Amino acid sequence: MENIKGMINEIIFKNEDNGYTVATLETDDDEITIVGCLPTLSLGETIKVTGKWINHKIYGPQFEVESFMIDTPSSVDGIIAYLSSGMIKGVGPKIAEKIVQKFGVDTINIIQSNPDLLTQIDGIGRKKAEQIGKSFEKERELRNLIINLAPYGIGPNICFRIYKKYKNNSIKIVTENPYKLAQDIKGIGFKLADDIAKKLGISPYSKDRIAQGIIYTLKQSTSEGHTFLPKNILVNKAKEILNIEESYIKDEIISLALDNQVQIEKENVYLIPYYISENGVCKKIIQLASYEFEDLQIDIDEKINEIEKDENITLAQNQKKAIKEAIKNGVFVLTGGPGTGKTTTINTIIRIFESINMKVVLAAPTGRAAKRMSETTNKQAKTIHRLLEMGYSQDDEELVFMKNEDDPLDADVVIIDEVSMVDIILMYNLLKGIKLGTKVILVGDSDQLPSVGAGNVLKDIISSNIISCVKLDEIFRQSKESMIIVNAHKINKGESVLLNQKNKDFYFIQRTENEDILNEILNLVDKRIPNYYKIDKLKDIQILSPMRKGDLGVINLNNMLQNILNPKSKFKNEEIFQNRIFRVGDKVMQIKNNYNKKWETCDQSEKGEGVYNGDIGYIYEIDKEERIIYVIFDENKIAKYEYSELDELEHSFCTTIHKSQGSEFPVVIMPICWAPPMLLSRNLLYTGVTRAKKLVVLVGDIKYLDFMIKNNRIYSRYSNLKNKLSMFRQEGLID
Ligand SMILES: Nc1ncnc2c1ncn2[C@@H]1O[C@H](COP(=O)(O)OP(=O)(O)OP(=O)(O)O)[C@@H](O)[C@H]1O
Repeated sequence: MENIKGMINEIIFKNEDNGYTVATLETDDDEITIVGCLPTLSLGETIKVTGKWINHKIYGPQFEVESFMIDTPSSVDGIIAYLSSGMIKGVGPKIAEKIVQKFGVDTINIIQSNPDLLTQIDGIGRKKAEQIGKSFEKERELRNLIINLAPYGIGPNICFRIYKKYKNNSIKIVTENPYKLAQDIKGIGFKLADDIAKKLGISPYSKDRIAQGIIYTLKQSTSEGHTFLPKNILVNKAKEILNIEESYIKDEIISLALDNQVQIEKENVYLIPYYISENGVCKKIIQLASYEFEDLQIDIDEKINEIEKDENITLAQNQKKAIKEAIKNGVFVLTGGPGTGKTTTINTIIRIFESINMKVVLAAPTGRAAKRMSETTNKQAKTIHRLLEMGYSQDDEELVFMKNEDDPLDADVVIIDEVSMVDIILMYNLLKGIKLGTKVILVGDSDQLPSVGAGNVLKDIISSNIISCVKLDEIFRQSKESMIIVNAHKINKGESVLLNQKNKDFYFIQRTENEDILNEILNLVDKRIPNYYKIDKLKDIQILSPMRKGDLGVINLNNMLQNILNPKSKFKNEEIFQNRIFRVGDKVMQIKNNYNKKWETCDQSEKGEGVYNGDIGYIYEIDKEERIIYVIFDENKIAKYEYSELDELEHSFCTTIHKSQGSEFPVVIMPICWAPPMLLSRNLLYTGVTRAKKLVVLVGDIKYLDFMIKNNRIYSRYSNLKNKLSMFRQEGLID
């Protein structure tokens, strides 16, 4: 293989479909013809090509390119990206742009050989010019990386991660095996790696490509909730994205299994962490449940009587049964719909355990659910992540939990709320942090949507029938007053709901056309509801939609609602990011867990870390100069978002029902209209309706409401926890 460097002088031919290009390259001492897959080339670009000379029958000697690297960027974007990446103190995007405007593609040469010239730019003194020059020398590899990867749409943030991982081998790895990035670097998925590979001319049959395509397919399926895929389904799905013959995929699955990257179990293919978690959860649950406790020496009936007297309440038979089971067993599940007395039962259980000095610890999967649990129990509840003392591995990429089998939680009883939201990986980590002899009580509503992450944990545990479980189904008097609760139960049973009863809290407004539904929703939020109920239209009303796209999907509703609830104003800064306008005052939602996002209270009296998927906040300030958006969460916690982090935020005047899980709002408004049948499901409607505390207003066509109530088809997930639990128990496969 030979390397040649030069500038593209002419593009003689380019096949837009496969990127095959014939071009002339002006080198230091010659002009040569190069051929190969070079889809991203532009005139004037300096590139380094690797390949070999061939002699074409008609055209004579040509250089056949195996791979290439852009030496200076096709546009000046790369230079701007590097200069404004924050690497050089005092140089932000504005100065970067000025430099590039002045020196164009010569910028790099000037910075390297004559940085003094930078002083011609307003805002750059001799010292800063020197600093820029020095930083160029010092971080040569990183700079090259940022500049070279910009044309592929890879920004400086990801380049930093690549550099951190591979150091001075970065460019070599990126060009030789971009698929490695998909495996090692957060933020680079298979598609992006495949794109880079294509541009570098890597064969579609490359082993790395097939392997990463299979892993990508499995990762996709875990994000759809599956813990594994049956092999034939995996092959078909991978074929769709890899576009190659099945036999290559089948062979590579075997290779991956031999290489310990996937696990094949009875024709089911797992990514290793999911396999370990599914088996781990199963084993630990059985161990915890089979633990033989010493007699607690309490008269439970007497304790219950005492509490009933104190609280002036008569617990239902099922509640009493739940209390006894929770006290007796190593693992216990309490489930039931809204208003069925789960909290009352849990509070009694806590009181009994604490009366005999047992240490009870509470947690829930999200910050909001933990906050609610603290309020209803009057006892501190943490997120599961905090409980397990989450931190980061040395390279900052992986989450690690300080509480684990080596240093388990110091607790006699661990109670977890909203378990329907806990996925298999989190459940495994939680159980690893619990020692044998600690009692585990899992509480949740198994009819709600399952966890966002993979697995069907709560449902599988309940339906395995091997763990003690009580389902509360009686709606108590106070709850019966609420049509929200009554209707939620009706929906759950597939019965028609009671609508529009006077002075109640559950309304349906019939509209058939999407446009009318939309207008009615806008009118309700803007005028009717705030005027009548005297509430804050921005904070207290939440619009929930089953879907993202379409007239009544989240994206369109957010645009419309932004115009009404937070219109453009010369007093409010705004910034456009990926076609969305972020404006001071906007209601926004964090859309992924960011455990180390720092926040500080307004008066700076308290600081902390962690903003979680589903947390809702408001844009407080936009600093255009520093390119930072400040968002205020929970009334007084302010978190800072660089513009490059804005993909973590979404407008949330309206959110999907999925994202609303674990939250509650005073008022919920939902459009009821045509959508793909998998989105018109009973448990989606049920989850949406049960988010409301004071008022539900459904707007749309009653026929779709009926359809949703009847549509009990739950889109099943591939999960083997239920079967494994039954099997492990029967076959006694515990060490
Ligand atoms: N045995 C009982 N007798 C009378 N009222 C009860 C009883 N148990 C609970 N309640 C009341 O019913 C209402 C709902 O109870 P609780 O909050 O415990 O239910 P929940 O299942 O936790 O509800 P949600 O899921 O909606 O939070 C409360 O007002 C509670 O005081």
